[in-house]
Amino acid sequence: MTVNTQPATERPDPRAFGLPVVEQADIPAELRTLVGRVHALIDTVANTTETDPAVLAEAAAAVEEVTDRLAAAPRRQIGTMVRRDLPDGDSEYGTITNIVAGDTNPAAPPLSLVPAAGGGVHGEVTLDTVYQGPPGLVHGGWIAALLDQAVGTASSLATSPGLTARLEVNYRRPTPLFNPLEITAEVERTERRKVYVNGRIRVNGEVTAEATAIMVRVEVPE
Ligand SMILES: CCCCC/C=C\C/C=C/C/C=C\C/C=C\CCCC(=O)SCCNC(=O)CCNC(=O)[C@H](O)C(C)(C)COP(=O)(O)OP(=O)(O)OC[C@H]1O[C@@H](n2cnc3c(N)ncnc32)[C@H](O)[C@@H]1OP(=O)(O)O
Repeated sequence: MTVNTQPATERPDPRAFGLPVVEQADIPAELRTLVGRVHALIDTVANTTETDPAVLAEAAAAVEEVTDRLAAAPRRQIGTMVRRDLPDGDSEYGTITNIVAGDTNPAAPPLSLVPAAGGGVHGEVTLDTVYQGPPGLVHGGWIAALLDQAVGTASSLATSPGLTARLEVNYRRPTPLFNPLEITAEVERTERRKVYVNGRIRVNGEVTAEATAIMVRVEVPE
């Protein structure tokens, strides 16, 4: 069983790395709605069979206009972190534009990883064709990305944040689009700054991919 050995208050504060922190609760609901609509736009553009040049040119101009309007506000600092409360009373930090689970990234799937009752973390996500590799299947690189995020989060919550030093993925069965993917990960053991973590993706209870990883915990600057 994974025990949360380091309470959030003892984990490094990203501000110690010079990174700004945004409270998840302070992200405007309208920004969340915008993120969802832009994801739907990506999916729609990727799949449209529209060929009328006038319709396509008009759509491109409309997107450009909205982009310019939003670009009038300053961009977030690279490395901006979001702090979120977890259901067990703990809290965690993540990069706000994280490609796998970032709150404000329209390219990220709607993945939320939370502590699991028996230890480790779990989450569920259903992927659309934005993440397609082989026909109807999730791209293998994305499967690795989901597992990387899961082992990283499990390691961070059980110890403290780290970088992935090693990630080995076994692809057991094809992982389908448009099916709920159950993602779990838990720490196996720690050795100094190394954290050995296992993770897996299940579809209808069957493991489609599994990972073993070594996370190396980052050291807080003096
Ligand atoms: C920058 C972070 C800011 C933190 C802000 C604060 C809070 C933020 C919290 C948020 C994060 C929470 C959750 C994140 C969830 C998911 C994120 C996904 C994770 C990623 O997407 S991450 C990107 C890909 N990742 C990299 O970009 C790493 C590139 N790499 C390096 O940056 C270095 O390579 C590093 C740091 C790995 C080690 O470098 P180093 O100099 O710090 O440490 P050193 O070399 O001394 O190794 C110490 C011990 O690890 C062993 N070791 C090292 N490498 C190994 C390997 N490959 N295989 C087996 N063992 C290895 C040594 O053998 C020694 O072991 P021993 O103790 O036995 O001697």
